[in-house]
Amino acid sequence: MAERKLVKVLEGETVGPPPIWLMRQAGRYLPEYRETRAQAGGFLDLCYNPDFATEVTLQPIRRFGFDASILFSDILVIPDALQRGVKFVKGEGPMMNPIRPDEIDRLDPSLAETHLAPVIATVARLREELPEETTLIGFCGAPWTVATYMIAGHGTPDQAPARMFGYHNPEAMAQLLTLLAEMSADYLIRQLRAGADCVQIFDSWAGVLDEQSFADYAVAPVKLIVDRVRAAIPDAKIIGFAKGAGYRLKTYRQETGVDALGMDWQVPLAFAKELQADGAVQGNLDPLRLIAGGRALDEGVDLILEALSDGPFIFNLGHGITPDAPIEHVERLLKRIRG
Ligand SMILES: Cc1c2[nH]c(c1CCC(=O)O)Cc1[nH]c(c(CCC(=O)O)c1C)Cc1[nH]c(c(CCC(=O)O)c1C)Cc1[nH]c(c(C)c1CCC(=O)O)C2
Repeated sequence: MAERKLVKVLEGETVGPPPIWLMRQAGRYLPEYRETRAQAGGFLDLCYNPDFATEVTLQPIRRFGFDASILFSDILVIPDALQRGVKFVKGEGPMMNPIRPDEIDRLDPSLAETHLAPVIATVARLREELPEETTLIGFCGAPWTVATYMIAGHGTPDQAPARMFGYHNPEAMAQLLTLLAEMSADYLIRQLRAGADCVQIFDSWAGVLDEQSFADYAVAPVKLIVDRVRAAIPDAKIIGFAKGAGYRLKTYRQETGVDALGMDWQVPLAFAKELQADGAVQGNLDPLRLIAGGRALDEGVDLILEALSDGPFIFNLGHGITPDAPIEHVERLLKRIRG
C-alpha cells in the first residue's frame, strides 16, 4: 500500500501540494450533515451510532475529497463516559454537572471501555469504507480542555472557573488531569489499533494559562498521553493542537513529544517556519477568511503556502470551520491549493 500523504508529512517528508483537511469538516455547514443529524436525534446519539457517525465522517470526503478524514465524535465523550451527565443543548453548546473537588476521588473510569465501544466500532468501519489514499485521524481532547468543561459545567469565555479551581485545589486538579490523561491515552490506543493512521490532541483552551499552569496543565498531561500511547504503539503519530500557545509552541513539541504542531491563525508565519525546522506543522488559515471568500481567502492561502510549502506541512484552518462557511468557498480553497 502506498503510504498516505498526511502520514508521510508526519514522518517529516515534504509533500506537494500539501495534504489538506479542515478541523470540524463534518458539521452544520453541510446540508447532508444537518439531514443525518436530524435523523439521529441528539448530538451524542449521532456520536455513539456507528452507522450515522460513519456516514457524517464520510460526507466531507465524498463532497470535497480531503486528504484526511477525522473520526466524527466529540472531546466530551470522555466526561460522558465518567457519568457527568453531558448534554448538548441547542443554542447553548455543551452542558454537564460541574464537578466539585471532593468528587474527583470518586470518578470511575471502569465504564469507559464499554461506553466508548461504539466510537471504536466507527473507526473500524471508517477504515473499511474510506478511500485507500485517505488518512484517518483519530482524536481526543487534551486533559486541560476537557477539565475546563467538567469544572464549569459549560463553555466560558476565559475558563476562569477551571483556572480558579486549580489555584484553590492544586492536588484535586492534578488528580483530575492525570485521570483524564490515562483514559485519553487508552482511548487513543484503541482508536489506533482499530485503524486510525494518526491522532490529534485538541487543547483548545491552552492559551488562557499562565507560564506555570501551562507547564502543569497543558504540557505534563499531554506528555503523559504521548508516553503512554508510544509505550503501547512505538511508532504512533500524534498531532498536538495547543490553541493560543503562541511562542510556547516551540518547547511544547520538545516537552510533550508530539510529532506535529497544529497552529491557530494568530501564529505568525515567520515563526511557523521556525517551528517547521523541528518537524511537521499544520494550519493556520483564519476561519473568517474562509467565510469572507474572494480576495481575503486567496491572499490568506497564498501567504501560508508561500511560507510553509517547502517543508513538512499540512494545510488546515487555525480552528474549526463554522456553520456559516459557504460550501463554494471550501471548493475555492481546495482549488487554490491543488491547482
Ligand atoms: C472544545 C471542543 C468541543 N469539541 C471539540 C473541541 C475541540 C476543538 C475545538 O476547539 O473546536 C472537538 C470536536 N467536535 C467535533 C469533532 C468532530 C470531528 C471534526 O469534524 O473535526 C471534533 C474533533 C464535532 C462537533 N461537536 C459539536 C458539533 C456541533 C453539534 C451539532 O451538530 O449541533 C460538532 C459537529 C458540539 C460541540 N462540542 C464542543 C463544543 C464547544 C460544541 C458546541 C459548539 C457548536 O455548537 O458549534 C466541545
